[in-house]
Amino acid sequence: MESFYTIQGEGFYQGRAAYFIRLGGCDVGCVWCDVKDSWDAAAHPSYSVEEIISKALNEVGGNAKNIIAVITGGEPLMYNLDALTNGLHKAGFQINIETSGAYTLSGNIDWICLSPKKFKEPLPEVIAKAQELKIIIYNKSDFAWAEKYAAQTPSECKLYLQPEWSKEKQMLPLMIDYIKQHPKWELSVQIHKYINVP
Ligand SMILES: C[S@@+](CC[C@H](N)C(=O)[O-])C[C@H]1O[C@@H](n2cnc3c(N)ncnc32)[C@H](O)[C@@H]1O
Ligand SMILES: Nc1nc2[nH]cc(C(=O)O)c2c(=O)[nH]1
Ligand code: SF4
Ligand SMILES: [Mg+2]
Repeated sequence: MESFYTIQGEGFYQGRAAYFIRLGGCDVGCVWCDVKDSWDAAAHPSYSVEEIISKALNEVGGNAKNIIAVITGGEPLMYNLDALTNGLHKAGFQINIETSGAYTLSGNIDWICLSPKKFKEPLPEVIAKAQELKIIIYNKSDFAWAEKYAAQTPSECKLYLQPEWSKEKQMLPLMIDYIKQHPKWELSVQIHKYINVP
């Protein structure tokens, strides 16, 4: 769908230089999704792996050292990621993925950020490999739902609660209280939306 060089706005790598590759297509159907125009893959042009990687290297200035490539979407695991991840590794990028976990894993990924959704629940194989769990808090019941997934992720998995953007003002005070009482969780806010970067 699109690719762009920016700052990772969320989670464990928040603040790090990151090249985002957003793959079109998603059938999970989150009512509050902030990239609904990604859902229809056919509405966007297609690019070869070679084109994506040469654009990436060009935009980061030719050297991928210390730059994370973030594969997102849409739901990126709807595709087989073998060729894309091989190419990005050859180019020198660390590869992170943002996923709902609803589809089977493919490719060689260094960091999996799992953001499970009620609308289409994640597969056990993705939960078992997650380095980061990022739960979107849209209403009060989402705290209990977050704990259900925290209990299934590996013990070293980083745990984040992130407010749904339109509910941020309302949910943040509850989230801060919750984290103070359950300090295994950390807060993630979408900083790119505050600093106006993509
Ligand atoms: C747009 S999704 C694409 C990747 C994948 N489909 C997923 O949901 O993880 C990227 C991240 O943005 C989060 N997100 C989407 N809409 C949001 C919103 N309105 N407020 C806060 N986070 C949101 C998702 O939960 C996910 O962690
Ligand atoms: N800056 C920035 N950080 C992000 N982290 C996850 C994003 C996503 O849409 O996957 C995202 C995004 O769209 N922009
Ligand atoms: S899974 Fe991700 S891309 Fe798909 S609708 Fe939900 S937030 Fe949007
Ligand atoms: Mg985003």
